[in-house]
Amino acid sequence: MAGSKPLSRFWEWGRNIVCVGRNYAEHAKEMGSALPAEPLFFLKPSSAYVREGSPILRPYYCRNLHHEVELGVVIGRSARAVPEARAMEHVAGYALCLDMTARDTQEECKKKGLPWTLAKGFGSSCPVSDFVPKEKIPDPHKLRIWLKVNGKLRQEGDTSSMIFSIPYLISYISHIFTLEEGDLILTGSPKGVGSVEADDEIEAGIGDVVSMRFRVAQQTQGS
Ligand SMILES: O=C([O-])CC(=O)C(=O)O
Ligand SMILES: [Mg+2]
Repeated sequence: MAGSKPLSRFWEWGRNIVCVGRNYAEHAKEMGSALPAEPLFFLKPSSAYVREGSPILRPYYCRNLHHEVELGVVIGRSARAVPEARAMEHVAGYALCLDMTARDTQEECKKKGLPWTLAKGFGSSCPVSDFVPKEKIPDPHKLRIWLKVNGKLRQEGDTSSMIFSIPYLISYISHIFTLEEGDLILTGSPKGVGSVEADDEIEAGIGDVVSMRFRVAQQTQGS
């Protein structure tokens, strides 16, 4: 417990949001990216979380806001240099997440060799579902994650297609920095990413285990 907050409200803890990129071959392909030999990862600030009831804001500098539906892994116990075989002991549960991406900004960052923070780390770039305890998901590599925009299916992926498995990712990251209780790992997006506009409605879920719904709104400069 961080203070009086239960882990089931991990988004209130202010801990790390670690995102893995290019973890599904078909998404790497649609982005024109090579398959990674080692996990590619980046961070979002903990103030990027947004919960149902509040809108996803398209940043004022973005003309092409993309959805990426991803399985989130919630860390339940501090992990430092853990072997892959013991990595799942550090998982408390799961959540469905969106890695909202200012795709035009990301393209500019890629061209200039700059970090992706502006493209991936803006306020409301991490919509998150309710917490799903580990016991409810016997095998996290056998899940269908899906996303609809205005009722139309845009993304559907099976977590069995991840290039790097959840224990591999936890072990790999834990050798670089300590993963703490309340941290969240976004495990990468399957194919089908695409644009959303102000007033669009995004609905996404993990099979029929959990789902969530968000409206998109335009951020005005200065707000
Ligand atoms: O922006 C990207 O395509 C990288 C990424 O986050 C993902 O693959 O989920
Ligand atoms: Mg992503």
